[in-house]
Amino acid sequence: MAPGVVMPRSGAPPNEFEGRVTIYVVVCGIIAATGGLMFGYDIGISGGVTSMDDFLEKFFHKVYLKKHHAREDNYCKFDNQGLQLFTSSLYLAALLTSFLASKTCTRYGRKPTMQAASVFFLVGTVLNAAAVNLWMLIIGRLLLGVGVGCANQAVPLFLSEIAPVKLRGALNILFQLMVTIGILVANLVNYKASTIHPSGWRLALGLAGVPAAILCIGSFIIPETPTSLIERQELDQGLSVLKKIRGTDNVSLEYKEILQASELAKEVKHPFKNLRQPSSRPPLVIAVLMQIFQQFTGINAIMFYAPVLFQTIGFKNDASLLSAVITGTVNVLCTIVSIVFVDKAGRKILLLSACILMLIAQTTIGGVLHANLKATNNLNHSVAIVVVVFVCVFVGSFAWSWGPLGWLIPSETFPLETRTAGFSFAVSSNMLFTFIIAQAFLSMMCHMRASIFFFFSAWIVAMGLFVVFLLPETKNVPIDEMIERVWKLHWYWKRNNMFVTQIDSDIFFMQTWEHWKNGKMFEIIDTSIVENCRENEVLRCIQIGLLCAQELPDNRPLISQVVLMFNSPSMDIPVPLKPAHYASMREGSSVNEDPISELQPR
Ligand SMILES: OC[C@H]1O[C@](O)(CO)[C@@H](O)[C@@H]1O
Repeated sequence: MAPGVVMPRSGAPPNEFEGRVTIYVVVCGIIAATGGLMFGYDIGISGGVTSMDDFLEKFFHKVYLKKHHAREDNYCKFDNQGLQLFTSSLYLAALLTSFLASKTCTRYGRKPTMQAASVFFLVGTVLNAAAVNLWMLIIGRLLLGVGVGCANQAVPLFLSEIAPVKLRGALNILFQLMVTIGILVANLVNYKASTIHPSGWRLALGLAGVPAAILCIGSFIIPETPTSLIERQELDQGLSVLKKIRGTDNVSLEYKEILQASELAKEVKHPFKNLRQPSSRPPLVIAVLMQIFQQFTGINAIMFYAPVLFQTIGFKNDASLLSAVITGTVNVLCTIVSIVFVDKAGRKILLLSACILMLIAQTTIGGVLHANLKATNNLNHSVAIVVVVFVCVFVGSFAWSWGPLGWLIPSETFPLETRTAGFSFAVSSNMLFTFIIAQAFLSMMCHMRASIFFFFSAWIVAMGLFVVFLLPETKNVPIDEMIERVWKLHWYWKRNNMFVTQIDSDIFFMQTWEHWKNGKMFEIIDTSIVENCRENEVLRCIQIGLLCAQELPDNRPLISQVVLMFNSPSMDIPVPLKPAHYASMREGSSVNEDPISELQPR
């Protein structure tokens, strides 16, 4: 192989898998994406409900009194930990559940995890709609959170795995599109429910059952993903689903690729432990950073509390909800923009353009509020309109970028062996930071006042730098070829031998073994291994292969031990060797010694 030329593992040229975009794959994608509808409905509904008088009077009497106390500071009207806990408890439960859901995704599949999501969600909804005290409300929210944790783990993975490579971005974004539709529907429901007294809030919370019911029924129609089937040894079924979703019988290359990925994944007994290996670091760091950044744009300060925020700046109850409906509509429309462009323009350009616009929007909102909104005076009408317009600019640019790509990028950048475990970190980080914002925003607004928007602006600058320097482009890269085609080539992430992984060493040693068996002299077969390392350790690994193959009389068991050694997930790769081994092996005097036992994991 020419130096530096790295072939995908299946040997297939990138992007050349057979198959078209079938109606079946699109329908399955839409059904699965209703998991996003549940999530979105929840995000949108809590803001509206927590600003409804009937609800506040029943459960948060103090806030109700404060809200109607004319002299109360505008920025602090809604600052109440209990009220914030109502919103945020869901995310706490989702955070913890996502780790569990990662295991059910691997062991039982993506589909049953989605089914579990819908059941938890339905039970939570019933408790919420029937709540007679705060505890019923909170427990209901926790169960909704369990549902969201399962759905947010399973759905994006499902979408990325069934998608044909050229449409992976678009199909994955269906999830976020459903999130935004859920938010919009919730805003509309809030708008109507706020006029129904005294139980409009029950209707608002109870309607969350609709998307859960759709997902529950729909999940019986969709198949399990081929990847998950193959990973769980249901090879025939995996192959037949693959043929069905690709609309062709000619899927052998893609099948082989998934099979290889799952063979390697099988070696990994502890995917969470494996995430600690250097080769998992880049997708993990990026997955977590994407979530922190997504939430510190300040999006949920607006999504959860839009009606509250608009009331803060002086809109009446109805007008506030109406403004939330406007921003919700912008959110949906701009997510569609993302679906259209993500696989053409690529991920980075969407993220960067959004950073620029969001920065302008946040600083303008902060400036306008700072100059015009005093503690007890509302904004005058035209200034309030300016704020709404910039909120729309902010929400729109978020919607074509950090919103959808926050899910897409982590779902496509991990290798199969750590995909569900790695993705669960993305989901849980998203939930954690959503929780933090939900819990802290109203208090932050009370203390920081308009400066809170400058706080978010500073984060947006950091995000822009992250995109420019650290985020690789993953457009049109097959999902199981990220290591070779993305990480190994990135100026920063390729450093420190991070990608001399067990995959490399497996291939390397297998090739070496084949050559040896066929009586050929050893030669360096994959020069990319040598090229991608900067430290001597990798060369030392290659030397082991050489020594074993050439100098030991009974080389087979030793080679298999070496392969084993490289497969061991508990060991960092490359494995540090003691120089004494070289000598003893070279002299051929220690064939019966077990060199592996002397090797210590780093
Ligand atoms: O559309 C906005 C919504 O999208 C998310 O970022 C999820 O991807 C939510 O946290 C936010 O409320």
